[in-house]
Amino acid sequence: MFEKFKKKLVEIFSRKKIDPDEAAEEIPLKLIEADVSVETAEYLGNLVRNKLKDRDFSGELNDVLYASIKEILAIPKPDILNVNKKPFVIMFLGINGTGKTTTIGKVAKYLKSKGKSVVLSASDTFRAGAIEQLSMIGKEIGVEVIKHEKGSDPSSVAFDAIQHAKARNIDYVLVDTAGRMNTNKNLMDEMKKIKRVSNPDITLLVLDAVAGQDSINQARTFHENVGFDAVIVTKLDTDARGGSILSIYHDLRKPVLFACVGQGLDDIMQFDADWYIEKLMPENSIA
Ligand SMILES: Nc1nc2c(ncn2[C@@H]2O[C@H](COP(=O)(O)OP(=O)(O)OP(=O)(O)O)[C@@H](O)[C@H]2O)c(=O)[nH]1
Repeated sequence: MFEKFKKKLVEIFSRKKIDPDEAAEEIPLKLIEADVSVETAEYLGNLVRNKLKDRDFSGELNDVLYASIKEILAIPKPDILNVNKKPFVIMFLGINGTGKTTTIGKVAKYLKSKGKSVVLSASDTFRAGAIEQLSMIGKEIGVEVIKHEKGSDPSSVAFDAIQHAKARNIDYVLVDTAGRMNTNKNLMDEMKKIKRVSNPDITLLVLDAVAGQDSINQARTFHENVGFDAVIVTKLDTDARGGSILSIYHDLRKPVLFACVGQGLDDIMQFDADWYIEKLMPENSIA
């Protein structure tokens, strides 16, 4: 995982001694090639420089880098399990192909495994295929899917799903939404309307780790137009460089709630900062 990122770090670690100012200059240059944004890479470079210069911090470069990345990842994650509202409504955002529909299935299965009841709202009414895909996932995990016809109002599907959950005392409503392009104004207006009608307790943005810097641009558009609380990063099992996760934390000030590591409905894990940093760092650099 994250081979390219690791390779970049090895290029720095292979040097016997590193001057703090050199590190501050070199680290950003390497990390930008591993999908970290310029802003985040420079910030990280400065954190490393300050720590290396700090007499009280007696670590090696790898300890300093570990601690600096950990500092960036220190934003608390929302807890979606211990909630005191019923139904708890989760709205999912993301452009086509990021893995949004599959991710909803994974989250639904995860919640079910914790003893929670779930209903899915097929509010991507733009594509008939999306309604079908969600219905198949619902069937596979034994969760009901509320759906209308293709082309119908996505907000009214969400409204019906919430009414359904209220009537049956269901714990969670997971609202799928359309993707298309994040630059599409109609899409953003549609998302705003679904948000207004369903009044979600939390809104999660699904980002594909392979998209790298582009995923940060997508996130900015969703942030400015619709707003979201946390991110789910998908496809970390592929050859994604992984650096965009740092930019999500630093540039957007949003936490990553889950990491998805495969196409199966069980391939989801709670995002853990230490797991991520250990995967990023070259093997022989971790004590
Ligand atoms: N390797 C890998 N593939 C994933 C992951 N998550 C989703 N996928 C795949 O990505 C593709 C797109 O996933 P969908 O769930 O259809 O994506 P979507 O964002 O809902 O896209 P639309 O249905 O086109 O709106 C599918 O082939 C999924 O199996 C993941 O974590 N790892």
